[in-house]
Amino acid sequence: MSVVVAQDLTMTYRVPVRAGGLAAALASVVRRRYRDVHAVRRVSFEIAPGEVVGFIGPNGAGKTTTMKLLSGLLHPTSGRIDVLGFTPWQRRAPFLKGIALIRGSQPVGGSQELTVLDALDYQRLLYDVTRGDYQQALTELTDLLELEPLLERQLRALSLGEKMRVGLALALLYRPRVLFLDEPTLGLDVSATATIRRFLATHAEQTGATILLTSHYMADVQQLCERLLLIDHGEVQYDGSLPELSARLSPFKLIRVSAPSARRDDVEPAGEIVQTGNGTWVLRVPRADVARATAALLSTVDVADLAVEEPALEDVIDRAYRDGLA
Ligand SMILES: Nc1ncnc2c1ncn2[C@@H]1O[C@H](COP(=O)(O)OP(=O)(O)OP(=O)(O)O)[C@@H](O)[C@H]1O
Repeated sequence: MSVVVAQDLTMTYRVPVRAGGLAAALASVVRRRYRDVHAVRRVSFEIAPGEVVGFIGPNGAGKTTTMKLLSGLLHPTSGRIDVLGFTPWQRRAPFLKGIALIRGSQPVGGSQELTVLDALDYQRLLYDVTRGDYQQALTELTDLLELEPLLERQLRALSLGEKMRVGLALALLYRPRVLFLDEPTLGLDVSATATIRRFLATHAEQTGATILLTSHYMADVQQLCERLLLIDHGEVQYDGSLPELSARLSPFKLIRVSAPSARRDDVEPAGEIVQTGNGTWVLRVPRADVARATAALLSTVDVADLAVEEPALEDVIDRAYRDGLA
């Protein structure tokens, strides 16, 4: 039984077209012209309870639009959506209590004059959380998100990383079962990013929440998601695991060999040298050839260490965005 179902989901925005210049501006007042932007086209997928799915694609691919459709902020042009048994755009109370949309670009909405504690208390009232559940959730979230020093501070005075932590606490206070996370690490420094990733991994594991996550940082996806949905030009291009995508897009693996006494001529026959220095060599080898190349290296050079690696995910995804998956 899936908790999220999108079937032939389509969203077309109608945008006014205006030519430059005063005459054209005046003419457009009398006779408006429009054009269609096909943001999402016949997108279909299902997500099972407890799955953590990475939703990736280049700028303008349709990720945010899909997230807004799934969380009921937009009404689709056509197609069917079912989240926790509800039709999102109807925005029924039990649906709203079952999901959260968290956007890295806008982690905390509402009045920025409130203190963090006041905002959390206000959220308790909005979502009708009992005092007992509130106290328990607050204690857990304060601990996991290190909120203690922030509780008495005003929202407007928080840094971006602090806002994201508070945004997560506000969203999770009512314990939604489905999370739509749109760029949760956007603009954060290395340590804030690591905190958010750690928190999300722990949260998913402890609560079994279902998560759909967009990010332009492949490390987010790599560390958190077992399954990837790749969307481009509004259409799903790939739905599957990361290693499968890697294998499909990159027919090579990398062999990293540490052999301080070896010379270039000893190593070169095993594969194409793509990096060298400090007695370490990185060779690019066709996948089917890895066993042969490894055996050849071990028999011909004095190997101190050897590792077979997948190519960097960033490179694989960049290729998928540029050249497609055909
Ligand atoms: N309110 C809107 N009105 C008109 N067109 C829109 C609107 N919102 C998005 N679009 C267009 O729809 C397409 C998909 O945009 P969307 O924001 O869903 O992409 P995205 O994958 O989230 O991109 P990014 O990674 O840059 O955030 C783009 O061409 C965008 O310009």
